[in-house]
Amino acid sequence: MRGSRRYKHVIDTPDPGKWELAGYEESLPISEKSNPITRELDKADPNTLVQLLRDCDAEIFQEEDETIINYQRLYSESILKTVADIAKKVQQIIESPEDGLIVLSGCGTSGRLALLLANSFNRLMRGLHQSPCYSYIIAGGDRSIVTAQEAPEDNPAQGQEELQRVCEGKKKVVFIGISCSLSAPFIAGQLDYCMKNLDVFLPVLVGFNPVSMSRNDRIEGWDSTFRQVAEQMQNLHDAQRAFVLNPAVGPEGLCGSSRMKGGSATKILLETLFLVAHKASSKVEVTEKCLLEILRTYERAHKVTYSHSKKIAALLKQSATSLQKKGHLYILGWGTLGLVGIMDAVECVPSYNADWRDVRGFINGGYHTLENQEGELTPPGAEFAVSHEDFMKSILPTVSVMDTIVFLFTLDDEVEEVEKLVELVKEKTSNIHAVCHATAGQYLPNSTKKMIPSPIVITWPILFLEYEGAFIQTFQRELSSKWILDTVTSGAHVLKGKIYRNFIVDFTICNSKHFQRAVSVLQRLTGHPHARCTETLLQSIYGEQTLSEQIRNTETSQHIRAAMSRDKVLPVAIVSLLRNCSVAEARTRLESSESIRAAIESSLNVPGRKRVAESSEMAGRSR
Ligand SMILES: O=P(O)(O)OC[C@@]1(O)O[C@H](CO)[C@@H](O)[C@@H]1O
Repeated sequence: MRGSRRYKHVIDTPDPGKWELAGYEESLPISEKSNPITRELDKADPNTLVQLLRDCDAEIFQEEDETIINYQRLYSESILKTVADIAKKVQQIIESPEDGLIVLSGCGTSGRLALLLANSFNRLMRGLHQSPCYSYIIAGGDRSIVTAQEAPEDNPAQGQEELQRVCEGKKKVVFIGISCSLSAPFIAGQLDYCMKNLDVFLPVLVGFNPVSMSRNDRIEGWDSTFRQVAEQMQNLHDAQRAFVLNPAVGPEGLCGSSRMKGGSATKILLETLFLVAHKASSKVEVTEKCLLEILRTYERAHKVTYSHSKKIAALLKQSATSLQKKGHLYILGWGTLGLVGIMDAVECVPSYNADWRDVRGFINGGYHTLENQEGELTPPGAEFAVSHEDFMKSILPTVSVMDTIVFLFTLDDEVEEVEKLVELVKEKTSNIHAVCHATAGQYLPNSTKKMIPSPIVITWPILFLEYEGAFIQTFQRELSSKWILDTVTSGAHVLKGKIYRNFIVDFTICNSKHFQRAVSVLQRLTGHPHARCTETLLQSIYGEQTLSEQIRNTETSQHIRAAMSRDKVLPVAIVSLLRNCSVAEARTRLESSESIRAAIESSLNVPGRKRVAESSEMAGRSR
């Protein structure tokens, strides 16, 4: 199917991007390319920021263009067919759940989405008096749901152990390994295990790069690369012994930040797949039309969400002001929207090297509402306190005029509860915002309107659908909230000066993907070759200008451990390379600069500096 012939778009998708042309940042996978749409993101005001990120999100729905590189997209015939084929396998498990299981697994946001989706579809099954048969795995275990734990992503053996534990005693398992960037060793290990046990497992790889662009570097302590595993999977695809589901959705608005479009596309694809599998089990034939109908509702959600762009921009601006003044952004969510808030908050830590206290999410009912396998997490620590009660006990007394609070709920939730909390928070700060989802005919009570000056009220049309279909409304609201929060937290960090053009220039180097990305950003911003960039990155990590042989010969995992105990590793390396100065001098310059972006900008403008390095097309070529 070529959508443009048979499919009419709900939203305006941008013209096919320059990133699709042969040769554009050739050596980089789509998920790591810099998106031409957001090239000047760092100079944008809040309204423009929202528009640019909106356009990037719209690329999820863009169709395959035969005139340029033939990437398969969400609406491509091959993708729709793969979704339908996998749905049939899922259907078999749903119909005889006794010995079967559907396992979703991922790292970071992908793992949190695995939890969200597994819970949604178990709920759907319980409502039909069927035995729930979905389970999730998140790298690092349940503590990774509410805190950033990026290191376990590098461990394929741990992935396999977890998979064996979850699937013990099961005779048929559909395993869905999510790695948006087709890179996580944790997932590679699990897929490899499945392929060695095909009598029990049907492995599915979900991500948003072509297999030929999946990660191909050595995995420490293991004998295959991610690409070798992905290629093996692809070889089994035609015989339906394994599946690779990997439409291109375009580069992220912020380079490499796969929590954004990657996460949203994961949600869209897998919810569609499971919904049709459940429909099929109630004897509704899975047709292309039925898949398209569901996908179209997500496209509509994009349009509806971004029709509130002005108010989203106001929330973004307020959040940025809070973060700039060393205040906080607190997101108080109800039901699954609480998890969406936590998901967004937690990712600020590795993505922008934020302090874990800067942006935090809270959910009514805490772990009970999260429905995670391990329940209340122990030992309890401030980072693991996620309920509204926790917020009232430990955060509310410290809330000040510097902080911004966002309430995230639907009009089906207990609005009086929301009002009670708003009342308490109002005594501390007037920076109160709300994202509220309503169904046509429902209105925000006047009492709430009086308390929250400019709420984002998103009204969704009534959907007259059968039981499974009714879940679509919840899925739309979750995605819509995710889009808003992704835009707000990303935009706020742009305004905080953590981004240069569309490169995040201060992220935590906490796993091998981040280490490689740091080297790649250095190459792209400074134009220096791979070896020199790696050397400077190591100088910055160890704080030494002269690197010992021992350091040079150490495994990357050791460098990552060292990097995690140092601040501003990447910015120091960037400034050092741009100014050709020592890492110590670069650090001093950064410390006296108003923001990281400002320090980079002034280093680029040093008289006599060649500007050739700034061409993004040079990216990664010098390896
Ligand atoms: O393996 P994936 O799905 O590509 O991403 C894994 C990850 O490292 O990247 C994301 C952010 O870029 C995080 O949410 C997550 O921890």
